Amino acid sequence: MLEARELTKRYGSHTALNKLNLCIGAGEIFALLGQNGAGKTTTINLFLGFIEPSGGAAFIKGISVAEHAQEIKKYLAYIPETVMLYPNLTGLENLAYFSSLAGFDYSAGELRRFLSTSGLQAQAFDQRLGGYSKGMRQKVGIAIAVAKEAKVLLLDEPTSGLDPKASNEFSQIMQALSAKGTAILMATHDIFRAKEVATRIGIMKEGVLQAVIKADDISANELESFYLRTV
Ligand SMILES: Nc1ncnc2c1ncn2[C@@H]1O[C@H](COP(=O)(O)OP(=O)(O)OP(=O)(O)O)[C@@H](O)[C@H]1O
Repeated sequence: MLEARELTKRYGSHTALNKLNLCIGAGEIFALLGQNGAGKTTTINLFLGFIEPSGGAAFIKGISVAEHAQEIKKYLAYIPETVMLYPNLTGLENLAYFSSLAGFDYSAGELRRFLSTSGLQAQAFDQRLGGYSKGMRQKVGIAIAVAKEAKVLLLDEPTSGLDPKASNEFSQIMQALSAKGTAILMATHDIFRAKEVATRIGIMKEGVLQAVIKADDISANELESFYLRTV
């Protein structure tokens, strides 16, 4: 579903991402760990087509991101660390607007269902997004991804700043999406959450993917020790 082949990004003489080879299949949740500046956001931005590769290529469903930037958009949803959207519109209105931009025409009942399956409390649906917490805004972002029927979900530091309950709800929602076949790539510093939610975990250092581990093969403590030895 998501594939990087020798994917490279250089800024001048600095190599932010060096020959990344990676495949993430339908229903997989891949968590990318690494210290600040390791190349995680660069990887996500290359899959999104926000930046051009200096070498190699990124593919979504076998389609080159660099060559077909417009076409791949219909398969993708991106949830940044802080979901911004329109603060003066309600959660429901934001969802209605962004799903209509993506070409979907849902009834109010369908839109409400997307918000509730994304974990947003019903009383918040008609409140302005400007008053939402970070976790609530993220849920609207997830609802938009679901409404768009995104096959691929890219998330940058999705649990940073979330309280433990919101973070736990986030894990459950990701697992429900993966069970429906969504391919998920998330960049995170949250080792515990990565172990809990991901099927595979990659550790990146100085632009190089150093190791890929199956989450079932390792405990959270072992993952933390391995991470600290690797970075
Ligand atoms: N536009 C840019 N111009 C120059 N260098 C850049 C640019 N964007 C990123 N870099 C560099 O590329 C490297 C990788 O950055 P990246 O943002 O991918 O790291 P990261 O793993 O996401 O870090 P963090 O955990 O802090 O978000 C860093 O050394 C960064 O300084």
